[in-house]
Amino acid sequence: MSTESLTALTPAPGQSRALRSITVAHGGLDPRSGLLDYLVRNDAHTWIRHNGGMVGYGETKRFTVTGPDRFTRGQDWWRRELAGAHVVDELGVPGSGLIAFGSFAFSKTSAHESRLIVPEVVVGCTDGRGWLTYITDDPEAELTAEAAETALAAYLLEPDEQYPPSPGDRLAPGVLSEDEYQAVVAEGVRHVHDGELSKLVLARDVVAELERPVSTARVLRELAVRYEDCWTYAVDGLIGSTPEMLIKVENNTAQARVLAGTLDRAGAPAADPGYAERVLAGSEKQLHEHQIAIDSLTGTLEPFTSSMTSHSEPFVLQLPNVWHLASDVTANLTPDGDGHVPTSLALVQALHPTAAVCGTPTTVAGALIRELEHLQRGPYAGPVGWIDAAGNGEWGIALRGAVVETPTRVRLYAGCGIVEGSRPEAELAETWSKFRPMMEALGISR
Ligand SMILES: C=C(O[C@@H]1C=C(C(=O)O)C=C[C@H]1O)C(=O)O
Repeated sequence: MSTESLTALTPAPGQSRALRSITVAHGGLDPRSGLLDYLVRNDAHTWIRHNGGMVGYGETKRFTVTGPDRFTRGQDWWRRELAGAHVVDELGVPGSGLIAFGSFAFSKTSAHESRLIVPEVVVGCTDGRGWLTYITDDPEAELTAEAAETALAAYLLEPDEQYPPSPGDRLAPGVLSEDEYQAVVAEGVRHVHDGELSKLVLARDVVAELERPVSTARVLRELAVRYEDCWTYAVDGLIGSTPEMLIKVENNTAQARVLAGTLDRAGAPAADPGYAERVLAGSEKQLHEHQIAIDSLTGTLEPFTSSMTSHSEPFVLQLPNVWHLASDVTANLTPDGDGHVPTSLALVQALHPTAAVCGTPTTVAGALIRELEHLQRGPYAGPVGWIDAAGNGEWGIALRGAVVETPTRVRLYAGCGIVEGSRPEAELAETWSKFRPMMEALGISR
C-alpha cells in the first residue's frame, strides 16, 4: 500500500528545474554516536532520536507560505516538485529519496512564514544503518555515490566553530514579565471557570542574550544526548527537543504521542519511587487534562483510520526535566479507492492544533490565545519535521525549543495547559521546568 499519490499533478508551467536525487548506503557511522558526529554545522536541518534520524545540509529548494491552508498548499507544492523528479534510491526506507524538512507556524493568522526546505545532502541512520542522499536541480549533475560523497564532504570540510557558554550570557524577560504571565493565566482560569472552554494553553517567552554566536550544533548535540527519548529538531533557526509526536506516518500506519499533565522533577523527593505515578496518574486534574488531549486527537484521526489502539490508561513518561502523562496512539490508515492513504502532511492539516497546545474547544481557545497571550508564537507549538516522496513523515510539535533570532539572541518558549483549578504560580513554575532543556543546552541560568 502506498501513501496518497503525491505524483498525480504535472509540473506548473514555468516551474523551476526538476529535482533529481540519489540515495546510497553510507558507511562510517559510529554505532555509539550515530548522527551526532554530523552535527558540526549550525545551519544543519536536524531530526534525531536515539542517535537515528537525519541531518540535512544545504538547500536545493524552498517553499514558504502563510495562512489557514498552509499545510495543503505545502503539500501541493511538494506534489508538483515530485511530479517531474528523477529519483534513484537504493535504500527505500522512510526518509530516503526526496525529502523536505518543514516548520509550520502555530497560528493560521500568523505572519510567520511556514516553510518546506529540500536540502542538498542528507545523512540518515535507520535501524543503525547509515545512508546518504544527494539532491540537486542541476540537469547536468551526475547521480552517483561519488557525487553524493563529494557533496557531503564539502559540507563537513566547513564545520562551524562551536563556542562554550560565556560568563556574560544572560536570560532576559520576554514579552510578558512573570507577574504579567500569572495575571494572564488567572484570566484564562476565569474563562474556564465561566464555562467558555474546558482547557486553554497559555505560553510565554524568555530571551537568551549571548556574548558569542550561538553554537547551534553544540546545543543540538547536548539536547540529543540528554533527551534521547525526545525528537531533537532543527529547521531554519527553530531548534529544540520535543517529547510530543503530533503524527508519524510510515506506510499505512500512523502513530502519535499525546502528552498533557506535567510534574517538575526538580525538587521531587529522591527516596520516593512512586511519587510521579501517585501525583500524576493519581490526580483527577491531571487525568482530566490528559483525557481532553486524547479525545481531541483520536476524534480527529478517526475518520482516516480503519482501527486505532491506545492504552486505556496513560503512562508516566520520564524526561530529565519533567514527568508527563503520556499516551501512544497507533492507527491503521484507510486507503482511498486508489489504494492510497493520507500523507503525513494531510494528517497534520487535520490534527493541528491539538488540545495539548491550543485547548478545547479549538476555536474558543485559539481566539483567547490571540487575545490574552500577547505573544507571537511564530513556529513555537507548530508542526516541525519532514515528509518524503511517498508521503511518509514525522511531525513533532515544536515544544521545548527556541528560535535563533540573531546569532546572539535566542528566544525560548514554553506553555501550560490551563484547566479549572489551575494556579498561576504553579503554571509559572511549570514554564521554567519546560525552559530548562534549552537553558541547560545553552548553558544559561536564571
Ligand atoms: C505547551 C507545552 O507543553 C504541552 C503542555 C503540557 C501540559 O500542560 O501539561 C504538557 C505537554 C505539552 O503537551 C510546552 O512545552 O510549551
